[in-house]
Amino acid sequence: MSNQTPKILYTLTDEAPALATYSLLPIVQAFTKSAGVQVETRDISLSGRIISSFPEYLKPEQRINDDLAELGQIATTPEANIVKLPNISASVPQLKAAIKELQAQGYALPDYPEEPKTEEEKSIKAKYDKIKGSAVNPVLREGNSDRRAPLAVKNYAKKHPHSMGKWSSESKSHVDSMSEGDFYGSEKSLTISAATSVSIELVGNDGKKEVLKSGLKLQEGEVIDASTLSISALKAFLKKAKADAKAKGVLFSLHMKATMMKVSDPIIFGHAVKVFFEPVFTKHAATLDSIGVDVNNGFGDLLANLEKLPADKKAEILADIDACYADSPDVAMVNSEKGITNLHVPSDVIIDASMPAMIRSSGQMWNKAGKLQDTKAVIPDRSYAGVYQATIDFCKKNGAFNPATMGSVPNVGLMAQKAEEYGSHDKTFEIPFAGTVNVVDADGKVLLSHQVEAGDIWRMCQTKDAPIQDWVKLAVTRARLSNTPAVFWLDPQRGHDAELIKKVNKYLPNHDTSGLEIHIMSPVDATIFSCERIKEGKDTISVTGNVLRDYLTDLFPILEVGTSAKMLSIVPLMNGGGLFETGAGGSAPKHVEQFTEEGHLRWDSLGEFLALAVSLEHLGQTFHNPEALLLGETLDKATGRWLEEDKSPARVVGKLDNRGGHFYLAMYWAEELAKQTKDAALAAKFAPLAKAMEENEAKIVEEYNSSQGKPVDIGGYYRPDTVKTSAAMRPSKTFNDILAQLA
Ligand SMILES: NC(=O)C1=CN([C@@H]2O[C@H](COP(=O)(O)OP(=O)(O)OC[C@H]3O[C@@H](n4cnc5c(N)ncnc54)[C@H](OP(=O)(O)O)[C@@H]3O)[C@@H](O)[C@H]2O)C=CC1
Ligand SMILES: O=C(O)CCC(=O)C(=O)O
Ligand SMILES: [Mg+2]
Repeated sequence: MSNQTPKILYTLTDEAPALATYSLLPIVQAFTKSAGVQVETRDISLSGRIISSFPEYLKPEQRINDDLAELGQIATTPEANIVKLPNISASVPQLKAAIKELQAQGYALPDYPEEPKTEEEKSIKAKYDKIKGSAVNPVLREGNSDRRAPLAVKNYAKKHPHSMGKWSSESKSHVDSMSEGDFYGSEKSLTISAATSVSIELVGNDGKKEVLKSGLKLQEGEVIDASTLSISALKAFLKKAKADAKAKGVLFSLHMKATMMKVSDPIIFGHAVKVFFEPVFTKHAATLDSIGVDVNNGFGDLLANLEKLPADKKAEILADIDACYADSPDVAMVNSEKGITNLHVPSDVIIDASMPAMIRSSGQMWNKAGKLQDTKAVIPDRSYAGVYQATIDFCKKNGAFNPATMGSVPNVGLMAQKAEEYGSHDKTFEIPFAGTVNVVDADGKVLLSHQVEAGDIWRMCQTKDAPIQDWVKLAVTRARLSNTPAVFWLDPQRGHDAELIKKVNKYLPNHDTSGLEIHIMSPVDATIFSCERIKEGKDTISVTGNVLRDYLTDLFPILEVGTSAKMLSIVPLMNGGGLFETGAGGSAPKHVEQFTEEGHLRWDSLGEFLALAVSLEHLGQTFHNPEALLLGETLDKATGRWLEEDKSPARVVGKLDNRGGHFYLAMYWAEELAKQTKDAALAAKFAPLAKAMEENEAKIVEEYNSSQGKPVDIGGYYRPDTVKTSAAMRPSKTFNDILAQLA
C-alpha cells in the first residue's frame, strides 16, 4: 500500500456543511498539496445522488458518476480514507423540493411518482426511494462508531460554558410513551446457529399467504429480532396523549426519526397527524383522499394539497382546522413566525437533536406565541424513550447540568453492516391484512412469529456477529486507553438486548479487562448512573447499540459542549480503512437560512478540523507518509489554539463567522508548520505564508466581516451555483491571494 498515492476523499454534501466546504476545502487542498497529500472530492449531496441516478433522462454533459456507490465500495478496502460531512437524509417533501429545483435548473428529471401505476413509474419511484431518508450513512459505515469530545474541546467548554436553561422541580415537561402494543413490548429475538436463508411470510387469518420478503441470507452467529407496533394501540395512545397535554397545559410535541427510520416512522408520524386533526380527517375524508393528501409526509402535505381545491372548499377545511387547533393542546413550533408546527414536516424535528435541545432549554419548546413552554414529548415506542425521561427526572431533581464542571459521556456504538433498527428498512412492512407474520428458515422452521392486524407495522432487524465482536473490542480498547469506566446499555427485558448480553459476556473474556470497570445496565439505569457521574465531573463511556449511539451522541455533547458539532467521530472500518465523520450532528438547515438572509454563517467547522487531523494521521500511518503525519499533528495544534483563542463562529451577524474562523485556522496551521523542526523544507514553505497572514490579519478579518449584513444569492438550495457560492464563501481577496501563493 505504501507505493500508492496517499489520498483523502472529502465528501461534498448539503446545506451548511456544504457551504462551509467552499471556504475550507481550498485551504485544505492548498496545504496538503504542498506536502504531497492528495485530497479529492466526492459528491454525495442529495442533488448529486438524484442526478447520478437518472443518466438516461439527462444530457450527456449533465450526467455525473454515482460517487456514493464508489465510496461504499472503497469503504470496504484497507486504503479507504474518507472524510464524511453531514448530509441531508431526505424526507419526501425535501426530495420533491430538490427534484423541482433541479428541473428548474434544466435537468429533465422525472417527478416523484407518489402512486406509481406503470412499470416505468414504479422503477422511477424505486430509484427515488433509494435516495430517500438516511441513504448515505448506512452505505459508508462499514465499521463501528467511536464518538467523543477531545480534551481540548472539553476544556474549551469548561472555560467558555454555553448557556444552559435552568431546571425547576416544578417543570411539567415529560416524555409520554405507549404502555403496550409497541415494538418494545413485542420484540422477539434469537441467534442464528448455522447459516441459512429466511423468508418473511404473512399468513392471513383466512389462510391467504403473502411472501413479504424471500431469500434473506443470514450468517452463523447473527442476531435477528422482530417486533410489531399495533396501530390501534398507537392511535389510542396518541388520542390519550393529546387529551393529557391539553389537561396539563403543556405543548404537544412528537419526536421521531422519520429520516433514518424511513419506512416505519413516517407511518407513525402520519397517524399522529390524523389523530391530532381527527375532526378534519373524519369530516373531509373523501375530499382529502381525492386530492391525494398523504400525511405520512406531514400536515404540510395536507396544506399544500388544499391548493387544488376550489376556494370555498379550501376555506371550509381551513376553518375546520382552526376549530381543531382551538380545541386542542398547543403544538410545539418549528417556526412560530411562519406558523410551522412540529407536525408539518417529518424531517423538521428529529429526535436525536430535538430532545437534547429541549432538555438544554429547561425542558421547554417554542409555542405559537414564540415563547418557551413546558412540553409533553411524545415518543410512542418505549425502547429508548426512558433515557430521556430519566434525564428529565435527573434535571428536575438536581437542576440543570453545569457545562463548566460536568464530566463527559463518550460513546462506542454498534453500527457496522447496517446493524439493528437502522438497517431494518428493507424488512419493515405496513401489514396489508390481519394474520400472522412468520420468519421461516430454509428448512421451513418458523423462527419468529407475531399476530398482526391490518395497518400494523412489523419489522425485522439483523446484527451480524463480526461487528458485535469488533464493538466489544472497541469498547475495551477505549476503556483502556482513556482509563474510563464503560457501561453497556442493554435491557435484559428486551429480546434483542438479551441476546446481545450473552454475546458481550462471551466476547469480553477474549480481552484483557483487568483493572477496568465494565458494567451492563438497562438504558434507564445507565442514564442515571452516567448522569450522576457527569454531575460530579466524572467520565463514563456509553457502549450502545445503533439507535442509542445516535441519540446519546447528540444528547450528551449538546449538554456538555453546546453542540454535537464539536465531536470527534471516528469509524474504524472493519477492513482497516478509516471513515472520519465531522461532528455528530446534521446539516443545520437553519444556518443556511441565516446565511442567505444576512450573510452570516454560524456553522462551526470544528468537527471538520478534528476529522481531518485524524484522517491525516491515519493516512500517515497507513502509507508510512511522514508529511501526512506532520500535517495532522500541526493541524491538531492549530485546532487547539483556535479553541484557546476562541475563534469559533459567533451566532449573530457582524462578528466572526465560519469563514473568518477558517482564516484563523489557516494562519495557526501555517504557523505550526513553519515552527516545527521535523521537516525543514515544509517549514520554509509555510513561513512566508504564516507571515503574510499575520501581517494582514486585521485587513482580512475586516474583509470577512464587512461582507456580512446583507442577503446572499447562492443560486440554489439543494444545488447551489458553484461560482456564486464560491464568491460568497471566499469574500477576502487578500486571504485568497495569500493562499494562492502556495500553489
Ligand atoms: N451525519 C449526518 O449525515 C447527519 C445528517 N442529519 C441530517 O441533517 C438535517 C438536519 O437535521 P437536524 O435534526 O435539524 O439536526 P442538525 O444537527 O443539523 O441541527 C440541529 C442544530 O444543531 C446545531 N448544529 C449542528 N451542527 C452544527 C455546527 N456544525 N455548528 C453549529 N451548530 C450546529 C444547530 O443549532 P443552533 O440553531 O443552535 O445553531 C442546528 O440548528 C436532516 O436532513 C438530517 O437528516 C442529521 C444528523 C446527522
Ligand atoms: O443518517 C442519518 O439520517 C442521521 C445520522 C445521525 O443522526 C447520526 O449518525 O448521528
Ligand atoms: Mg444523530
